[in-house]
Amino acid sequence: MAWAVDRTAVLLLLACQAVTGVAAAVLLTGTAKAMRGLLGAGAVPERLREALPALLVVATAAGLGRVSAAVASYAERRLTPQVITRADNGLVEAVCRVEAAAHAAEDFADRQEAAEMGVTRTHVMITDSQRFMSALVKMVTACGVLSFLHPLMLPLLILAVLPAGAGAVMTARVDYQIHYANVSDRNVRHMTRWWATTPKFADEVRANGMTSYLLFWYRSLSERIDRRTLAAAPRTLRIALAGALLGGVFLSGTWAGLAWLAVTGRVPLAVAATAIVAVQTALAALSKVVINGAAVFHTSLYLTDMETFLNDAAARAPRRGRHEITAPVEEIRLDQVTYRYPGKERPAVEGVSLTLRRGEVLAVVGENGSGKSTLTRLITGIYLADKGRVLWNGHDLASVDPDSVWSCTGLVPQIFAQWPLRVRENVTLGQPRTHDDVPVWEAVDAVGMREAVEELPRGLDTLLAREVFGGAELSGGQWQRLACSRALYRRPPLLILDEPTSQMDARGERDIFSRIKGIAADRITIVVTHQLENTRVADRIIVMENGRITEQGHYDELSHGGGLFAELLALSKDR
Ligand SMILES: Nc1ncnc2c1ncn2[C@@H]1O[C@H](COP(=O)(O)OP(=O)(O)OP(=O)(O)O)[C@@H](O)[C@H]1O
Repeated sequence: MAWAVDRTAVLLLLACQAVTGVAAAVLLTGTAKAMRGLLGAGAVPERLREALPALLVVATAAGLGRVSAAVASYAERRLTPQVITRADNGLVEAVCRVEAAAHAAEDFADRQEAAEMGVTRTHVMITDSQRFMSALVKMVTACGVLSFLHPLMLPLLILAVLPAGAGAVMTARVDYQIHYANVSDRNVRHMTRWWATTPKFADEVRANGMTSYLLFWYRSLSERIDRRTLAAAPRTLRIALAGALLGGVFLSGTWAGLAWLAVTGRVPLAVAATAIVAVQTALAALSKVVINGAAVFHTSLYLTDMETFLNDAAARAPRRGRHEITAPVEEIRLDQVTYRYPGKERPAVEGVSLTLRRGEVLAVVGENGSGKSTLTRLITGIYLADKGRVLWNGHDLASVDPDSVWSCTGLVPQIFAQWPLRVRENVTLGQPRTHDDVPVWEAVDAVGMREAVEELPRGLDTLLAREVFGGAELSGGQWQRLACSRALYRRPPLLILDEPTSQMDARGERDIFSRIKGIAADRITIVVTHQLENTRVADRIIVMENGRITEQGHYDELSHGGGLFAELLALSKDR
């Protein structure tokens, strides 16, 4: 990722590591030379003079090491934000681009949460790998010098830090296991937090006495997460203690070995003095290699989750074909369409065949859960049919570029977004930016919102993001009108309104339906509604039961047909 975002910074970083390594090697050999001079025979000023060139080399190497460390830190700072942004954008884009059906797949949300951790950890990865690399370079040079001084020193030193290294890797594994075991609970806790604290549902939460319940769950989830984390503490303590004990024994062995070499005259005193510096340097570098290596390993576990998720998301991205749908859409035909949600036993839509032609208004009615909204998702290609085909102008949606389909649709879903944007963007979102307000006002007029918008402090420029940035707030019905105006503004060849007037007053409802009728000639219009009186505007009504179409016809036919429609109509009049 780093190579892809900023090659110069990566090369700079690598060059700095090389310079640091060379500087460390020069520093140690220079120290060895200086020691020989300083600890040799003769008067002190003489010895100093003799050691001076080596000391100057040591000072220059130290300076060079510092400068290259500073430049490396600059390169790291340049890389980090870019890599984080790339990882973060990659994840958001991957989630936005998958087939909508992927979200219904088991585990998807948990794996997404795990991948989020990978993004958060990306910045640590760069710092840790930078530190790991520089420690490694220093260690290699120090160890090289050390084994040059005496071959026995290096194996002893490695033994001294090995237990700590193994311990750090084992601890990283334990941490990751705990993290993974907590993924689901963290996800639910995150959602509970949002539901409990968002002002959007504050009325419902407070007036229905849900606060204590939500807080109880939030606390319980936190406690469960903590319990798992705390349960791992004794394990990590045992690992740390065993590491420290073994490391301590081997380290004592190293120092004892060095003392023995010096006392028995196997190495001269000057070399022993250099060896002390080299051991200290190598030990510090080795510890850093171990600590940062374990950190890199730890982070790589999370990054692997991220990578696995991104690969999975890429595999779930739509691969439908290149054919593009263009307006006008003369006909949409469903041929024996069946769709079952993952994990469900029964299909939500089963064996539906239907032909819609330009200029037609179709009303879809049926009891809750009968498959109406799922049918609209299949018609718009948000979901692809498991069996059967949905054909737009004769082209199967399974082989059509979905963006071209969605450029021809306008959808008001049952649960619509209240965008924290200006009124204007709430109408035009999804369409090219415009400075022409005439069509925006037309869409606002079409849903009877002109007066309400004109009364807002800044008209179309009023920000509707009270919770975040301030601005105005609309009523539920006004938001719904705005959602309708958004779909109408698109002037789509296929207009779908899923219970578009459920929050509107009678005038709003009448305005919308007369508008739908008024613009119906140019498009295919589908209205899903429980207000059966509204289906009078439709050229055809289909009644859905258990995912199937069980009746169809005009309002007058169905209201006297003795079927489910007539029954529901009678019930609504009987209320
Ligand atoms: N995202 C989903 N994941 C799993 N099952 C779903 C999903 N959405 C809907 N279903 C199921 O599919 C069936 C049909 O749901 P759908 O939303 O299409 O019904 P509907 O007729 O629009 O209902 P309503 O009148 O309540 O809006 C239901 O059994 C529902 O539980």
